[in-house]
Amino acid sequence: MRKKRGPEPAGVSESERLLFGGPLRYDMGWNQHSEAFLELNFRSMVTRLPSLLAASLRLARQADPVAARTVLAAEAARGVAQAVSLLAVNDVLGRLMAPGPIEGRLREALPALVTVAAVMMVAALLRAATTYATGRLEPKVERVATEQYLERAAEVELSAIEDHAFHKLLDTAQYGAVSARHMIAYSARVINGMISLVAAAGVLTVLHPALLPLLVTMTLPSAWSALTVARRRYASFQAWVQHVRAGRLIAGLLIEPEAAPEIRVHGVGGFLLRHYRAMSETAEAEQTRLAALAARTGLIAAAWTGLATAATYATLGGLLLGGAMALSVAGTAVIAIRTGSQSLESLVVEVNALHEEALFVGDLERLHVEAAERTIPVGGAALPAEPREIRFENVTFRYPGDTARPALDDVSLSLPLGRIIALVGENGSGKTTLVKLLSGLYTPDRGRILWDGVDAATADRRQLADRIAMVAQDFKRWPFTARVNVAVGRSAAPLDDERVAAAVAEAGAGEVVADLPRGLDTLLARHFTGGHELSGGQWQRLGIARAAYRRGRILVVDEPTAALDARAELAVFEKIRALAGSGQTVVLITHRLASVRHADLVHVLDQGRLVESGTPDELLATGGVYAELYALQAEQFTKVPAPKPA
Ligand SMILES: Nc1ncnc2c1ncn2[C@@H]1O[C@H](COP(=O)(O)OP(=O)(O)OP(=O)(O)O)[C@@H](O)[C@H]1O
Repeated sequence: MRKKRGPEPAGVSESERLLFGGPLRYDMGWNQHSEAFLELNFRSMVTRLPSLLAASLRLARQADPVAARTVLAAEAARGVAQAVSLLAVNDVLGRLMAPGPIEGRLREALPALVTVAAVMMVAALLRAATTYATGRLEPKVERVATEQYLERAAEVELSAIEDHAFHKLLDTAQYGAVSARHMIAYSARVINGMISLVAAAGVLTVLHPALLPLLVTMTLPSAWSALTVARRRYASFQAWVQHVRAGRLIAGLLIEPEAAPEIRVHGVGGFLLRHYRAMSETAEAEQTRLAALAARTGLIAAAWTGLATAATYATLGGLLLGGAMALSVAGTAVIAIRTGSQSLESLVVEVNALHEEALFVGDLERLHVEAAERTIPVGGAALPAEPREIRFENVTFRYPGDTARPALDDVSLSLPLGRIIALVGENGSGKTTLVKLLSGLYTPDRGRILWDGVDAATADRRQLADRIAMVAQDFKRWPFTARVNVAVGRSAAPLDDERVAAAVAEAGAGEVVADLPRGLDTLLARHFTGGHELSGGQWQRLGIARAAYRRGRILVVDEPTAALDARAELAVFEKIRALAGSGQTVVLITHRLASVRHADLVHVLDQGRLVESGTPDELLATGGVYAELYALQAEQFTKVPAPKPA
């Protein structure tokens, strides 16, 4: 049965009503979140624990096998030492309480006393070994887990990164690495606790069989309480993770330099703060709910433990009174019960902590499984060395979760290599989507993309990406130096300064670099000391230089001149034409139709469909969409404004 949860994370909270006189007037669009991963119950916790424990041990072995073995061996030995020490104490008590003169009894007890002392020394040494090995292991485990997390994130398809469910998993799994680190110490203590508990339970069973169930009854309530609280905390975390992320995002917006001008001019600060407060208050309400539940659970558990403890000691008293147990045995039983219940209680606390951490490591494991299913495939058919044509055959593509029309609908077109091909169409007509499919970032839902005869869906994706150089509309402005911003175009190869200089010249970015305070070595991150910021147009030229540095066979440029002034725009198109002259294929997306004049072939898209194809002259002569858009733009320059009425 599903337990009732607290207030919905992004529902209308009391604070929202107070602050805004009703629900927040602006829906930020974060309210949707899928049902959390909640099949948690006591049984599933216990059954999942071994596999989660195994996962953490696997990580430990990968990180530092010697340290992992040391921790395991030392903790197991420490548990055995506790058992031996308990047996020795039993021996000491038995001998001390035996009849006879005290000197004789002390002498008799001496070997057992020496054993207790020796075992304590060994236990101290083992503890030191565990402390050292755990300390060595923990940071390595965290590093290995983080690396695996980042590797998985970098290897998945773009569609996975854009999928909100997968992103949520990325969000939660990021805590897995720190949890894996914590799990090492908890695992060590759990192993130790289990062995010492077995020792105490063994001794108790030997003393009297009735004592063992009593010990278990005494400790069960705290086990129940700890696990219940942990389960609630995790369930709440899962349901609230998106909310917390959104809160962090809002807080981040308030201090982000990019948002600063609008926050000040449009006065967005107060609006964001109100949202932040409303979100925080709903989150605080959830924390309060959890705290109240934890307090109630703790009280119930304490009452249950009290009753069980009273019953245990009453049984012990009964056994003594009835003559069923000797006083020395009862003494050992009290010690064994105390050690046993202490071990059991700390075991419960450690198992609980381990379980809580393991749940997060479980998210990391789940990420690994899901990422493996969504990883960019390795290998595949070889692409032709010198393809002549890339053909889209009846390609249909719809973005996941997008129920409206497909972004590309039954598109068939040809991209002859070594030419300039322009993609034209109104906003949202599917141009960017088409080049993303061309670059292998998405695969068609229907239809094929053929490189001569080879279907891109079966081709080696690394080879395909290798042939593409892209200046996307929103290309990344890396917070690195100008030199790295260019050379990152082919980061797998060692940085080549001559090639950087050539790329900068090719993209007409020489002036941009010359104006930088430290030339190519200028850090392009304003919010760092010594950092410098470029204008949109200057960035665009560096973006083109990056693509030139990459030297892919096909250069995809999406709106290359959107941020350029008229002179720079002309220069960039000159460069692009020159590139095409040297046999480079250019796929150009632009709304500046005057610049398309020099294209060899123009494809016109409208609402995801291909509506026209031909040379610019052919399209102008046909009088279709292209001619209409062209005329509209030309009119802006040629139309003489009508005189204003007097
Ligand atoms: N990542 C995405 N997820 C969901 N839908 C998307 C995504 N990217 C684009 N779309 C949708 O796909 C359609 C085509 O978008 P696309 O970016 O390909 O158009 P475009 O022709 O390049 O537009 P523009 O000229 O404005 O750049 C649009 O309706 C858009 O909303």
